[in-house]
Amino acid sequence: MTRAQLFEQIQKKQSFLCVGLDTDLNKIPAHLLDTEDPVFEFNKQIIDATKDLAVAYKPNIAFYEAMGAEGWVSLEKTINYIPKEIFTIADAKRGDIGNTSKLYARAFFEKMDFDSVTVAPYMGSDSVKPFLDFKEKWVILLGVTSNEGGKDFQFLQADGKPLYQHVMAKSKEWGTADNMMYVVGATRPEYLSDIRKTIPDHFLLVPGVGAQGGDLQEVCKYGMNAECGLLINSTRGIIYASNGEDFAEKAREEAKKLQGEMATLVQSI
Ligand SMILES: O=c1ccn([C@@H]2O[C@H](COP(=O)(O)O)[C@@H](O)[C@H]2O)c(=O)[nH]1
Repeated sequence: MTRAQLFEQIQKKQSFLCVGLDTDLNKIPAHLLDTEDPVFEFNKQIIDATKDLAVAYKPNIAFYEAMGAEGWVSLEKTINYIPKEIFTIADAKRGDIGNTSKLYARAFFEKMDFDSVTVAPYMGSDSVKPFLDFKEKWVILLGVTSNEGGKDFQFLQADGKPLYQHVMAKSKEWGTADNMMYVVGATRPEYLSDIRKTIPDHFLLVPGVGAQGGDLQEVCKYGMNAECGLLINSTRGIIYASNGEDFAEKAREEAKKLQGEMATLVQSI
């Protein structure tokens, strides 16, 4: 998917919501456990209930890998079920020496037709570039993460700048704002002004709204750009809003609340 197509979806749906699909057999409603593929059945109903409100879906690959071969089947069915105009993110946090990264990229971009994959920047340019060789596919590089431990390394000062700034300034040379995005946690909105000085045009994938307590308005105040520039993710706050038979309906209600706030923000661009 191109950046123009993504922005078109944002304008059409008045939304920059990314729904996380971290589907856990221990958390999904009991009545689904008797179905042939409970994970896919859950995802299918969540997608049906939110696809007019979301511009992106983000399965976290850990939840599928942990189930072994069965999990990969559920993931593949899920990715094939998501309407093609909706941006898809394999939240896999991959990256390795070049020839290995190339195979990670093939797994997510060719075997499964994801639009993007999250990549850890720690191994540097040759670990990231193989993902950038795929046309109309995206790398989403970890920038400032939402977790507490993110500060162990990401804010260490070197040459008068925090490490995450070095990562962004250097890595943006490897691709363009048409094939790279960055993860910036909603729990750290205070860094967004500085981040926008380094990467004014790139889209940011922002997890941490909802269960982690991040604030949508704060993120948008400092993080939006002329093409919106944000994909705001909420996972548990939406998909586990209820674990009863009404789970899809409740998920829709939560997604609708966020989309309603986003509509006002999109109109202000
Ligand atoms: O910095 C990061 C990077 C990735 N994540 C992932 O996003 C979702 C957040 O889920 P919630 O339930 O909305 O908290 C999850 O898959 C994380 O692994 C992140 O939270 N922070």
